Amino acid sequence: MADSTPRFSAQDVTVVFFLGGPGSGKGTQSANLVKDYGFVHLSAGDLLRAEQIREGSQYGELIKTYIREGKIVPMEITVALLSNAMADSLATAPPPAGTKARFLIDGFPRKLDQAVFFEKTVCPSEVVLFLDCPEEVMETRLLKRGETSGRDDDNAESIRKRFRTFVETSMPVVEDFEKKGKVVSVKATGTVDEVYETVKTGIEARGVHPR
Ligand SMILES: Nc1ncnc2c1ncn2[C@@H]1O[C@H](COP(=O)(O)OP(=O)(O)O)[C@@H](O)[C@H]1O
Ligand SMILES: O=c1ccn([C@@H]2O[C@H](COP(=O)(O)OP(=O)(O)O)[C@@H](O)[C@H]2O)c(=O)[nH]1
Repeated sequence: MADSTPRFSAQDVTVVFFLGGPGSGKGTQSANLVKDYGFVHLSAGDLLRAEQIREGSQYGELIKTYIREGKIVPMEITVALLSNAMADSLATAPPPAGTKARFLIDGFPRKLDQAVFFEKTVCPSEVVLFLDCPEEVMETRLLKRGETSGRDDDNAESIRKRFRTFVETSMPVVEDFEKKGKVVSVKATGTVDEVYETVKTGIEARGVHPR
């Protein structure tokens, strides 16, 4: 199985998890956060899609099937991809002297065991940003995105399965972090700019300021 042992110290990084249903706007808002707050954006889904098509990957077929079915890929694979991407970023683009690298981990953790495993073996999260969005809105956005995204899972059937996984498996992660007082919850139905204003207010209240 993939090796997820980190090649860096948890002391050198700040991790913000970015959660929300499929199509809630995580990728869109991440671009803003990178620009203003100096985050390195790591999308678990993007890393899995890149691994799926990487020549020589032993996980290509497995990842393809899991993503199309809206299921959660076994966590060892995803955590190894994230941990390696963090180490690569620290090696190639270290943060300014005297500051910690900031990682915005988008679309992860989606299952309780992933959250526990990542926080134990890689690094605890500082804040959990959650985009709260009704299914009807997410569905409309995803079907529109599907016209151009080329993604295997932006079709009505996969979307239905992803919603189910989100409600049954991923919402319990958000609820668990909520009990720990870590969640900044943002209503995601406004315009991109309106949502971003609320995101900024929320994370700045948790001590994350522009960089
Ligand atoms: N606030 C918004 N209002 C309208 N459309 C949005 C908004 N935020 C994102 N979108 C669009 O909805 C789709 C899904 O957004 P995306 O950021 O890819 O979501 P996620 O990363 O959570 O799956 C994209 O096509 C994006 O352009
Ligand atoms: O930690 C993760 C993140 C994503 N995925 C898979 O990747 C898909 C797409 O996730 P992504 O975050 O790219 O898109 P979203 O569903 O949020 O639009 C999910 O449905 C899962 O099948 C996964 O297995 N583990």
